[in-house]
Amino acid sequence: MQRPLCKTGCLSERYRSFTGECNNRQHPKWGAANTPYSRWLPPEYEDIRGVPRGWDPEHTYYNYTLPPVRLISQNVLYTHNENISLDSSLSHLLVEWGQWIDHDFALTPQSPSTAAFRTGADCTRTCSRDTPCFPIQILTWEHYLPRVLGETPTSLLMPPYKGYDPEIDPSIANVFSAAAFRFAHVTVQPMVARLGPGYSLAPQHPPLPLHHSLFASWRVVQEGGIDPVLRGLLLSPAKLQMPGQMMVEELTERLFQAQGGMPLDLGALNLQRGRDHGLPGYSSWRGLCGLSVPNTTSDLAGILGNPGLAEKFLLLYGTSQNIDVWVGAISEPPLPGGRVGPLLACLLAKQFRALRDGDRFWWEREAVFTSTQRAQLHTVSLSRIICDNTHITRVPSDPFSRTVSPEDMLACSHPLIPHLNLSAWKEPDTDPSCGPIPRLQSGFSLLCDSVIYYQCGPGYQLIGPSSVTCDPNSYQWSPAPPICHGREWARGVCVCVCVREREILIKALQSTCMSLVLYSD
Ligand code: HEM
Repeated sequence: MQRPLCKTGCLSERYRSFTGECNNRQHPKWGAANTPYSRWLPPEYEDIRGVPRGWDPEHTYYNYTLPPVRLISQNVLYTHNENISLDSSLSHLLVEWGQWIDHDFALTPQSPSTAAFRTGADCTRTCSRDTPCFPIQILTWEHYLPRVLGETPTSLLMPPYKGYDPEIDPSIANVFSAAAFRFAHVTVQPMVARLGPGYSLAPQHPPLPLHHSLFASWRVVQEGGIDPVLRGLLLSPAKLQMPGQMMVEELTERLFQAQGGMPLDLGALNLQRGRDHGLPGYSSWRGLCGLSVPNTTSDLAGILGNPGLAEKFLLLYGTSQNIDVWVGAISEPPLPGGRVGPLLACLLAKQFRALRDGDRFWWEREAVFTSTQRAQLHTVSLSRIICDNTHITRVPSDPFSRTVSPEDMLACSHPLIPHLNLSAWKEPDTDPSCGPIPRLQSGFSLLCDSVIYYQCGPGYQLIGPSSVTCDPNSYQWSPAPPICHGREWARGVCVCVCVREREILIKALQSTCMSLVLYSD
């Protein structure tokens, strides 16, 4: 794999790259997109070419053959849609938050397109100056994880931040994406609640069976926008993972059924995906985490707190060594205050800690934000983000906690839903030596050390240098700052708009305009 050349200078110290490359300067590919998953244990395949375990139904492991994944799903996971218990303290928004961040971490993009979704800008050139995704980091590490792992395990497994450690590889591990972070599949509700203003049931968009919602983004467009779905997530509880109530039949029997073709089984897919990735069995992962390794049925029954389930596993697999890690891990009873057992807590915390400590742009790192900025960032809440980006006017003070009644929602103007005060990010208007900072109309400028960087808005072209520096001898910005100019098309005629009027440039624009007129014909 080619080693990328990492830029130096102020911008590369301040902003992460679009691909994640060069986050770690010594290992520029660590944690970058389109790189292989890391392994915390050596892979176990059926042969040296990487055939998945269980491919040959006669092949034995520890003297037992592996059961077909669908059989495990039917025997261990299957849960009637109606036979579910509701989480008394967590909302379904927490579940969806997990899926959303997962697809940021694990869904390695394969698209050949490098165009930005909204602006169509070429991201290999322009999107690289992305600010660190600080609200996502805070919401995930401070609001989401303690609820999943439990407060005490979080403080033990994820001690307070000590600073960036360039020796830590933040790459996503196979076991995280192919097993551990899929834990929440067993907390997904079978119905998608959609609620109208006031959190009331809206007859025009009733609750949907989950399989009718998948790949049905047309419903968002034609059935009331995203607000009814968000209200549903805010007011619905998560499904509780209980013995005998694992994965709802919407996911094991009807996944993607509405798209035509054969319905899929998400439980079976998860199990098979683990085998595809050569993940060793349940016991090996317990060993990695320093947890007891079950040798007998009663050991396993003790760990799972469920003799019936332990017996079922041993009937299927013969030995706990062979239990596929995903199904073994989700079967452990949750730690106090959390929603996952000891093995998942270990694996999830190991990954999230690496993502935090191995990130040069982690929001708490001294060089990334000022203390005033960090204090402001701490006020960010998902409720505020929902208020600012939807037409929803009442939200819970804590959107990951279960809200029982719409009366418990607060108005978006409530002081408990504070606004993010961006004044802490305001750049100075003047430079001590060169005076006022020259700004762009229809464009952006950014001051980094003593250099101003310029970029034009979509549809505008930069005329002049892309950066200027304060010359310490002449006390002038050097070279002369640029301008942005845009073109508008009207009735087949090109009209050039000069944003800052400078004669020479207007002439230059006029000549560009002539060629554009010809082009339009
Ligand atoms: C509506 C609910 C959900 C559906 C329908 C769904 C469906 C799926 C499907 C079809 C896959 C690919 C399976 C495969 O072929 O291996 C997948 C992967 C995955 N899911 Fe879910 N999921 C849901 C919710 C969640 C949640 C709540 C989480 C976590 C909190 C999650 C975490 C993951 C992860 C980590 C992967 C692996 C992604 C990758 O490696 O690229 N999912 N999910």
